[in-house]
Amino acid sequence: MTNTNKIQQTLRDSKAARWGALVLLASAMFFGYIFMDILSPLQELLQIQREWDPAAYGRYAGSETFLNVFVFFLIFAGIILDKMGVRFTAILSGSVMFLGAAVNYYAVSDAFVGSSAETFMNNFMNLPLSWWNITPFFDGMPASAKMSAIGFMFFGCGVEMAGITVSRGIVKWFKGKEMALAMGVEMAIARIGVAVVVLGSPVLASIDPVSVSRPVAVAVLLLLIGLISFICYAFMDKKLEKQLGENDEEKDDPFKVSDLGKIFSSKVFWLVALLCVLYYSAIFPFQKYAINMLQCNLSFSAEQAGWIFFVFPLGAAAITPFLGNFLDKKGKGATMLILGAVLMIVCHLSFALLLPATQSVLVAYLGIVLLGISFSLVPAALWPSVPKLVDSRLLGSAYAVIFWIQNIGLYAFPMIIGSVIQSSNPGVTNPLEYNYTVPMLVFASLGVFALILGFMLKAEDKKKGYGLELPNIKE
Ligand SMILES: C[C@H](N)C(=O)N[C@@H](CCCCN)C(=O)O
Repeated sequence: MTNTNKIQQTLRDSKAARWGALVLLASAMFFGYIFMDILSPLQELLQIQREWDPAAYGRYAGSETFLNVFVFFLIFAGIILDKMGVRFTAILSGSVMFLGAAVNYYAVSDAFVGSSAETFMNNFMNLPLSWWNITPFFDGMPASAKMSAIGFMFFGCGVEMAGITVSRGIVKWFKGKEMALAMGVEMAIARIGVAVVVLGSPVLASIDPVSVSRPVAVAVLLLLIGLISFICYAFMDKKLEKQLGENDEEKDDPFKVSDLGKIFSSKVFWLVALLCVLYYSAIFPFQKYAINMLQCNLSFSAEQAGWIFFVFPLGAAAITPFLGNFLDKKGKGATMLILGAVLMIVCHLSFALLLPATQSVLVAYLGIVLLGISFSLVPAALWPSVPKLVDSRLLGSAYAVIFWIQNIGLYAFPMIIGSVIQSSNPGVTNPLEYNYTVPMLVFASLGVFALILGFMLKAEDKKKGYGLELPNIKE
């Protein structure tokens, strides 16, 4: 057998094997996305059963990115990924997700009420809410919210580490094949997780006796299944690596921490990272305010507004794999990023100016549909483009640095938008009477900056020939 034949006959050349690997990786991510939002629809119940006021809930939700952003955990995660490989990091991230989630469950369970842990947490980190406002704990925060925040912080490290590991794993199995399609399918499955949890979590909680901890318990069990999926993946990964053997270029030139300088000094890398933070800061933080924004403009109940918003993750889930497939076969990655930014600007401008003027449900649906298409175009093009820009030895770290920069935006923008809502609505105390024009213009302006970066990226690609506009699969 020639050397070339030997390379061709690895596990990744079997369609069933590589898609099997994807199912294992995507399942773990799916369960991670479910846990991420498991308490989002239960804020009222948390207030009734566990005395979490909106400030306590806000601190809990913000704790997810805390260690990643302020303790640079994501940067370490990238180094671990590049040094130790996909299977080690997958199992590590699955375990961290599971353990963090288990702590979170304990904190909201009945077992925590009256326990010595509750007494301890009551006296733990009673910090004043200082102006720089980054502390996940504050004086007077319920003990269960503090303990949940600790669990959620670790879960946040695990889920973001899993995110970069899964992307790295997909590149390992699909490079030169249906890579963008595989990433699109993985993200579509994750979006379905978000849709499932919005509807499923309140249903599980409302089974008699009503319990806020029941959905969390189910989500923790699902994370255990996710960890098992990662362990099964590790066996496949080990077999693939054995087959790749001495043909693996990365073995001859292993990752060194000093190589990180190559990432930080690359102009094209910064264009992608900044585009990512600007774009995602106008998506995930918008999600947190979208229901209230629709309620204020349409005088709808939260349920009615929720049904309009529901189209967004489901629409994105339906379209992303097709766009991934398009990218694999036809290319046009940079153009897709530009188009995605344009659609986002149109959507946010229509929510800023047209929706308050018309109060039309049709305008709301059209805006959400445009945003769903945008949220398919940009992720479908962005993540599969990174391997074209960065040396494969540094890919884990490159994804990690992009996630880290993105996490700074995801941490800051919910707070920035909260302040903008307050300052642009002086004297308004009823949360159903806010005018969202200025906050939506802020989101639209993020889209404008993302668009400028998209053009710069396309120009840089044309100049340096990174191949962003070329297909992934060579005929
Ligand atoms: C929030 C997270 N850091 C993120 O960026 N998620 C992306 C998917 C990244 C690819 C994961 N394998 C998203 O669009 O949800």
